[in-house]
Amino acid sequence: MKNILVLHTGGTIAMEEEQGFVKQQNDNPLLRFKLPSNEVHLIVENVFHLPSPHMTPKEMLQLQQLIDTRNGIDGVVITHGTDTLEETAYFLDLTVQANIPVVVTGAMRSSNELGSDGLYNFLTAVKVASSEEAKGKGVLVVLNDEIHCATNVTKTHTSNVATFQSPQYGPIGLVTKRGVVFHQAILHRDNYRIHNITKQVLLLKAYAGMDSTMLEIIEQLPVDGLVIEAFGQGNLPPSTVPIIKRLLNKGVSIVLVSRCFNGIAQDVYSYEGGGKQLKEMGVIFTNGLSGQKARIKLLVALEVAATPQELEQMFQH
Ligand SMILES: NC(=O)C[C@H](N)C(=O)O
Repeated sequence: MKNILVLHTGGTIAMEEEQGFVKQQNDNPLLRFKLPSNEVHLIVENVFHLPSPHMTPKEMLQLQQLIDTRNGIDGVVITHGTDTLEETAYFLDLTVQANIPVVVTGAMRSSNELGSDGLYNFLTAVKVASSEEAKGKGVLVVLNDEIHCATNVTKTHTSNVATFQSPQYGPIGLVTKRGVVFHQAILHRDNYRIHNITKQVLLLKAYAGMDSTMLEIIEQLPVDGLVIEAFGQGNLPPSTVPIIKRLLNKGVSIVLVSRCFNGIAQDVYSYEGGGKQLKEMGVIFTNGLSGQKARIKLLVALEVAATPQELEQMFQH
């Protein structure tokens, strides 16, 4: 029999609708749920009772520590609000050391709504967490019968139950009536041992006509790292360049991703604010991560990297 640790953290999966509004409940409906089969033993803990916009890296670290200090478990299921689910999943993917399946799930419809997806998603998440094939694939996100890897998955729709997608690669597996099927290998995973989160990392998105206002404000703050979602292949407006230079000189680590969710950011353009200039100044280019995930990685990387070169290396795959 498999022992699956279930960590409930809150979110719509643990909420109810009342008079057109979705609200928190005192008792999580999933706590009353009994598995249809006795091949799996659930060890259930109500860790938090948070809507996921209230989730912070502090709670994410607490989840990592709960998983890594627990003995005798074969897999983990985390129930979570969907708004920031991808950030928690990616944080755990980067930091959990235990070599067991860790699956994050949630719901788009609350527990008393018609077509509620919570119980179903929970059940499929348990199936994946207890499957042998899920081992060694890092943290997985399971909703709507699809299995996604934490690095690529993102919430793409505000309310549709098929909201979780991996725009660059698609799902890596499916849950069917016959079982759990993986059809794609995981290409690469980063994993780091951390004990704390102590750094301040901000996220800024580029827009047409962006001037230096936001960067000037950031310059006044105690900031260790900044992720910028830049244009296209990795370009910014010229007005941002002098302050980016100053921030880099002050020792702020700046990571650039593209605000396009497909393709590669690189030093192609040589005009003022173009990728060539930014890269030469010391901005770290990275690929395959959204702004919010690059921010999670920079938070973790700043705890681990001993030198700026090491930090840059950590973003090179
Ligand atoms: N579907 C959901 O879970 C959304 C909710 N606002 C949350 O993230 O907690």
